[in-house]
Amino acid sequence: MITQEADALIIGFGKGGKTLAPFLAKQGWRVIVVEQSPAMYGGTCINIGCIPTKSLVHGAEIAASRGYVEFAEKERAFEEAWRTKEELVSFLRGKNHDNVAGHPGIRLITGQASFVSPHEVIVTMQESEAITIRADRIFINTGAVPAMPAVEGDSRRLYNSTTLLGLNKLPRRMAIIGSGFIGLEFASMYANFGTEVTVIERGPELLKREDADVREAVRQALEALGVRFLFSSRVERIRDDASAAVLSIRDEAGDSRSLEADVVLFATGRQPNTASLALERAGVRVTEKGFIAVDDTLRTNVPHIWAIGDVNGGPQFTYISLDDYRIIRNHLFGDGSRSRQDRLHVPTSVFITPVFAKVGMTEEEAAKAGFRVKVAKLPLTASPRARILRQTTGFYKAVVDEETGRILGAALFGEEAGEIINAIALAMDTEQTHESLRDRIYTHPSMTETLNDLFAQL
Ligand SMILES: Cc1cc2nc3c(=O)[nH]c(=O)nc-3n(C[C@H](O)[C@H](O)[C@H](O)COP(=O)(O)OP(=O)(O)OC[C@H]3O[C@@H](n4cnc5c(N)ncnc54)[C@H](O)[C@@H]3O)c2cc1C
Ligand SMILES: NC(=O)c1ccc[n+]([C@@H]2O[C@H](COP(=O)([O-])OP(=O)(O)OC[C@H]3O[C@@H](n4cnc5c(N)ncnc54)[C@H](O)[C@@H]3O)[C@@H](O)[C@H]2O)c1
Repeated sequence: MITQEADALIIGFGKGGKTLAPFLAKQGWRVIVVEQSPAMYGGTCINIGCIPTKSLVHGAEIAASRGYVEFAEKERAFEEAWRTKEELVSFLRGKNHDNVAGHPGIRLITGQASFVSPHEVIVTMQESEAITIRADRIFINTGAVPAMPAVEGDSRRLYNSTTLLGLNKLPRRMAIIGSGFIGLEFASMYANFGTEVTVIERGPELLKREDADVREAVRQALEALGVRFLFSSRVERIRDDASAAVLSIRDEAGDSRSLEADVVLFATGRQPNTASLALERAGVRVTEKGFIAVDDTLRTNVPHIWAIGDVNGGPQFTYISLDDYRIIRNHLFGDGSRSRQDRLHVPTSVFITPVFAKVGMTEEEAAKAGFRVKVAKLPLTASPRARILRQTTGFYKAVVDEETGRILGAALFGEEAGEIINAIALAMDTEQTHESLRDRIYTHPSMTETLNDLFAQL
């Protein structure tokens, strides 16, 4: 068997790993990256995550704006958006491949890696003999995969986010199990394309960590798109009849109902992708939920092995995997000061129509934490930019500490929320007061200038 030697082995072509590889190569290290599938060069985000979904979300908003009536027209619009998504993904996958494979200091190997010992990994490949890699340092960046709860029955209409992205026909009826990030984004997107969407959530409401006014506004906006929600409900059985999947659903009160769908999407969370790694042969410990256990500098219990991205328990976002890279870089070549604990205010965005983005504490959380809270909330009907764009649904809301004037959190629901939230997170990280955002000069007409009026309310 062939044996390769490396200073650094990166298992998985994820965001953190693909950024770490050229950095280490530039330091003169011999770097090997192993990716199990040629369809995954660039990792989840590029191929089956952020990029294809947001491309379709955009395509769906264009389709909705055209006001199609006939289902055949909606189907054509979906197929056009689907092709555009495929082209974008294939372009980015190629670019990602070339950035790594074309780098003189990196060797990209396509095959599945499993540990043989703490310093050794075997890579099995489809068309050639397996190889062994011996590496001084190993970085595990294998991501996460959809978690599918066991549901009784047998249906050929079950999908997860990955398999659904491969379906190029618009379903008339879709059932989505789970109302987290993936459930809500797919619900909004397919409703915009013209699919009848029903979301079944075991919890009593969506976005359960948000304030009641925020939850209510998001639910209402999605319902206005045509999404139906069944909360406190569980799918007990799914079977196929001649033309549809039939879901048997039971709610908390014990009432049952049945629902027909052409497609059933499981959006019930993602679990660590470690099944093929044989971690026990390297002595790497995992948490109760199966994520690779790391300290705040992302080192596992085996000192020369690190874990980056979703596989270390997250949070599961591309920008967190990228920040994991920064922490590792800082410990290998910097002053060793970085840690997961120093991430101050991490913003998130759910790409529904319109976008919901948040950072920091909710009003309720801030009050519970003992702050004297002031709340600013501005409907987007007050924004000239939103009026120009004819996108006045939603509001910007911010929670401020009365004593210091510092911003404790924000929930932005509406046009450009996913952009403006980054400005608020920056203001929070740099400990600016709400007055400083209120009195800043912003371009006009822009959504950012909404912050002048939002904070003027206080
Ligand atoms: C539908 C969807 C939409 C999303 N949208 C967003 C979004 O809008 N914004 C956002 O920030 N995040 C989003 N996410 C989350 C984001 O995609 C992930 O957090 C991020 O991609 C995780 O990257 P990673 O670095 O952990 O590794 P990944 O990108 O998951 O890469 C892991 C790689 O390892 C490979 N691999 C696994 N096991 C082995 C092995 N044994 N040997 C070799 N290779 C292996 C896999 O094939 C894969 O390519 C979304 C996720 C999904 C599923
Ligand atoms: N825009 C973004 O940044 C973005 C987009 C998509 C995904 N992601 C990342 O991917 C992760 C995974 O997304 P996700 O939506 O799969 O997970 P999630 O954890 O966000 O949501 C899962 C939802 O499914 C519900 N659920 C679980 N089991 C159920 C069952 N049996 N019946 C009914 N409901 C059930 C849960 O109560 C929860 O509401 C996210 O947490 C996020 O980190 C991010």
